[in-house]
Amino acid sequence: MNPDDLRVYLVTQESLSAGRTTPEVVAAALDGGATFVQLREKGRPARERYEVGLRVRELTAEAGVPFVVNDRVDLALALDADGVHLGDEDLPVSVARDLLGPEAIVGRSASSVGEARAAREAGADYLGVGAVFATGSKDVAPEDAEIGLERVREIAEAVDLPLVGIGGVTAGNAADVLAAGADGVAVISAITGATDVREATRALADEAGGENR
Ligand SMILES: Cc1ncc(COP(=O)(O)OP(=O)(O)O)c(N)n1
Ligand SMILES: Cc1ncsc1CCOP(=O)(O)O
Ligand SMILES: [Mg+2]
Repeated sequence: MNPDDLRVYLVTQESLSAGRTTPEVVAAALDGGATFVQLREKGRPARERYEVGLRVRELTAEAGVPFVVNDRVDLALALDADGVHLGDEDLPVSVARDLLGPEAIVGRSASSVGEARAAREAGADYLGVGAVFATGSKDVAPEDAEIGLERVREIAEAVDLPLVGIGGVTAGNAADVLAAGADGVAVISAITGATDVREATRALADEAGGENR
């Protein structure tokens, strides 16, 4: 995959979108320069994720932006998504790869060098590293909470895979995440909860613009 695609990575969550629908948020974020979209929608029934995902698939295809589904390989297949993002509680990377094929994008969460190395060996295409900073958007296990920029740097130096930093990322700290070696920033609330989604995405894109790398 092209690491530049990871620069401004939107993770959707309608319950954190200030009354807007996920397709509304995705459309505005793409307009503001989002370069990658993950359908997360934790807690919603599969049927709802599928219905929302159909529209997100259309929007991302029109924009030429990669689209992956969180957790669920079946939904990724049903939506003709570009891939899937997997964590400790999800299917193993190797199984997802077998099901989705060699061209699919398979992302894997990692919060340590050991996890990152294992993900690479299993065939992951990129890493979601975090939670870098404190986040209110996910209950994170204590060992995965606020891992900090130094851990991002260690992982970036140790493992030859593209990576995004996730967890508490805002326009105010995105440049620091890139300076630590990340290829991009993955964001829920700084985009979904913003008053102006397009402007918030644009601000993140400005900060993640590459001049720090
Ligand atoms: C880009 C990215 N990185 C990490 C995660 C977290 O995945 P996971 O650990 O499986 O937790 P859930 O998001 O499923 O609650 C992610 N979704 N995206
Ligand atoms: C899904 C996920 N994985 C690690 S932190 C996190 C939540 C990120 O949300 P926010 O950008 O609002 O902190
Ligand atoms: Mg998961």
